[in-house]
Amino acid sequence: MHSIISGVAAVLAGLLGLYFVLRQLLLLTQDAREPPAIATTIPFITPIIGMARFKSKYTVQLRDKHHLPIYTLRYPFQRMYIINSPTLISAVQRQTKALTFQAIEDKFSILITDPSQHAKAIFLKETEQWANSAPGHQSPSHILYKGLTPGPGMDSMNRAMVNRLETAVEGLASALSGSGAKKTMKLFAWVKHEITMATTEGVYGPQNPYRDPEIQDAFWAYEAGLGKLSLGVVPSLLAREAVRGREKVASAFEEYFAAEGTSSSSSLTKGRHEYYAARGYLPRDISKFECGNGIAILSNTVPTAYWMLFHLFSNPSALEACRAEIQAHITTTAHSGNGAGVTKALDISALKTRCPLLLSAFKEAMRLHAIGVGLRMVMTDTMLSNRYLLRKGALVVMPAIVQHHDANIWGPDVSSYDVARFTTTTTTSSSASSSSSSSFSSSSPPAAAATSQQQRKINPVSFRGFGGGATLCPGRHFATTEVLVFVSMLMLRFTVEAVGGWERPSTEKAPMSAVVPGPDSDFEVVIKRRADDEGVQWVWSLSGSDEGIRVTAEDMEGK
Ligand code: HEM
Repeated sequence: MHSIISGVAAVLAGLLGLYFVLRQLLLLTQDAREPPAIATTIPFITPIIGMARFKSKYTVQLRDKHHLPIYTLRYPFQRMYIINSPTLISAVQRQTKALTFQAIEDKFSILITDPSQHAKAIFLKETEQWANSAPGHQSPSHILYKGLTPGPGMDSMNRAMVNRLETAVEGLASALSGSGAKKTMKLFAWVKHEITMATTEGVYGPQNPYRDPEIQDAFWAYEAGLGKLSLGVVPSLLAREAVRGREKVASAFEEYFAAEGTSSSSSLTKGRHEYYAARGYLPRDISKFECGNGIAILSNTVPTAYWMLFHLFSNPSALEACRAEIQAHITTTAHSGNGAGVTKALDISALKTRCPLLLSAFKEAMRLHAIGVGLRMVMTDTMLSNRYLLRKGALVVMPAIVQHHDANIWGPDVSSYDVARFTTTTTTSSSASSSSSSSFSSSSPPAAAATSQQQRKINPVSFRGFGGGATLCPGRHFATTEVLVFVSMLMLRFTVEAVGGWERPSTEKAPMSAVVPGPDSDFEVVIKRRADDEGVQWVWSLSGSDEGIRVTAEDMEGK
């Protein structure tokens, strides 16, 4: 008995000693000019437990507990600066060389695409050259995606994407002709298939490898294993399905490039292929990178389309208001004689620029569901806003969930879907001093901070659906057009009812790396054609889309 007690006492004394050593280590290595270190109850361990237990919600909890504009989380051998203040986010976004995403992106890309040593060497040389180039020089990822800038290239990519959506919706309408016709299907699975097809038709053209259902399945198996792949620990064992999926998709792309699929593809795919070929990458590596590109083009577009549909079809008044707004832009022509009926024509440009409620419905779905963490690596010791020391090697984290779920920004109804939210808010300049770090306001109760919807001024940086700064999503115009067109086609032509009622699925199973987590489970819906759609011929045109859609702070400021 005595020996047990002294054994326990020795263990406790050891733990206490370890605690004091770790605490001293933390205090001695934390510069007073750095953002304050929090969650230090068990030094270096508490943040690991917090993130593992609460995932992305952990940063919301820490914001509400400590009310800091920026703070440090200390992990073993890694420090993270988490930013709550929109003004400090703007300051980070201005530091494109000292605080960069490229280094993180390269590591992640290598882990998930597994290129050859030859490719890795070129890859890292490109990044190094960019890091040493003059400010304003485009990063490799920007050059790779320049085909996404609004203009003629994007227009034809949009057209191919819209054609495919039209074919899918027309097929559904024909199958649902006649009174009482209905179709029951799983909502998420269906959205996933249609958005995968429309996106990849736009990006890859008529030789699109994703036309093969096996390639679609292989890609989604790969995507589901990204978390395991990014650990880099024996992926052939721990992420077997993902590796198998990647190899299959890469082989399909090898055939695609060999058959000159780029001769009829989007300028995005042509440009990417030319970029890689000019730098001496091998065909297998280029094909693996193209598989990885599926993550950028599909992983967030699918859940975003799903959530917008979910919120509109589960909310009859929001649905009716959006439908009415679109209907005001439709031209109806009646026919007589044999082909009696009507033609309805809609210029898709109207959806992008003249339907503020529809755009608000889209952004509100993203506000509620996008939780991506904007990441930067600190390349050199940097003073942020002349106030906070950010140390070389640390990570800067700007969690969208913190901005999107702050009642002080959006008001007390922050957790609800308000279809008109983005029509009734005005925006301040993205670097407005009214929300400077010193006046960061998460300590004031929501009711006090909230003004009426009409008066609330939002710093546009607080909408993080597409990230911001140097890593602002270059695919946002394409993705926004696609989701708006898809949802509009469905709203105008069908009714959708959830079997068993509209109950919002949880998203707990999504990995922390998800920008827009999809639902944990799928459910069935019943689709019927609207009575006023019988006999209607639809014409979807796309005129003058040179102009992008004003979705993010940068779009509003014309950057
Ligand atoms: C609704 C759909 C989409 C959402 C929510 C979304 C979201 C985002 C976000 C949040 C980022 C910033 C990541 C960061 O800063 O850490 C990003 C980056 C990026 N997105 Fe998207 N995206 C979508 C669709 C697309 C599409 C369709 C494409 C391509 C056709 C695309 C291509 C990219 C690329 C290449 C980057 C990296 C930019 C860089 O590193 O400089 N995205 N996206």
